[in-house]
Amino acid sequence: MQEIVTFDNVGLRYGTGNEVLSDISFRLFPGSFYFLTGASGAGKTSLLKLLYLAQRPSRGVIHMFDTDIVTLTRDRLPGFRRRIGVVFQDFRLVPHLSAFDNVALPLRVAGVVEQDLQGPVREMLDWVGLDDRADARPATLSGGEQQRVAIARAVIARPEILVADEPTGNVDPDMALRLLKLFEALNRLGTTVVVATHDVHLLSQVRDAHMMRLNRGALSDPTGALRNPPRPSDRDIPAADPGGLPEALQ
Ligand SMILES: Nc1ncnc2c1ncn2[C@@H]1O[C@H](COP(=O)(O)OP(=O)(O)OP(=O)(O)O)[C@@H](O)[C@H]1O
Repeated sequence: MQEIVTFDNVGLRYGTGNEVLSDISFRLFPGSFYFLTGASGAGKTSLLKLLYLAQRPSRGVIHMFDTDIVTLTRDRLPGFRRRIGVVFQDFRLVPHLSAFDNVALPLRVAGVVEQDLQGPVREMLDWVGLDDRADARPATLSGGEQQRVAIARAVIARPEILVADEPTGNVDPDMALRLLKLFEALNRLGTTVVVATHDVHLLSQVRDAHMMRLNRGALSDPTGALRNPPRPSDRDIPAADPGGLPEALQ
């Protein structure tokens, strides 16, 4: 199976500080689901930043979509970023746009015409329990509501890679499971999903998810999935009942 992301001996330091990530090597395979765990300060957000191309490594080689990311010219970055959905730890919603318009953003960027995006956006907002908050600006939403808008925005255009940083940190356990279902639905459609989380309960909820663990900037691979890529048959999960999922993810 051809990997979608490859890290070889990657290191990251901020400015002139010590390396916060050292000798990071792994492969991510299309359509696989990864959890990234580790103590606070271990480097999870930093690793995700490399994955969603917000940081360049200080050393090492990163390939993504068959391209050497380290030498990618700036003008090609936006095109690559559009293929990656991101749920930021601090949400990063566009403050002057409504919840509806934040969720619609990736579809508009992809050129979907207005009449075609109304239905999917409404349905996605409904699914994350925000149908009655579609017109609200982010500043008037709670932390958990903003997080749900951020997740709806990240998944709606079916990115090739989804990167989510503590995506259930602000919601109750029932909503966390519901949001995880969105990630699984997207994953079943072929998206490679990487979720950083402290929530040990979540880890047991996704069958065939692989663990990446960071300890003070070094990566370990408790399930062995990074060394021994999952075979296609490992992903031979009976299709979950798509009923109830937003149509954009069926
Ligand atoms: N912009 C920055 N400049 C300098 N140091 C940074 C920067 N961002 C993170 N660090 C440092 O890098 C290390 C890893 O931080 P990172 O945010 O990646 O950890 P984390 O595992 O995501 O933590 P948490 O679970 O608390 O979010 C920490 O020591 C942190 O202080």
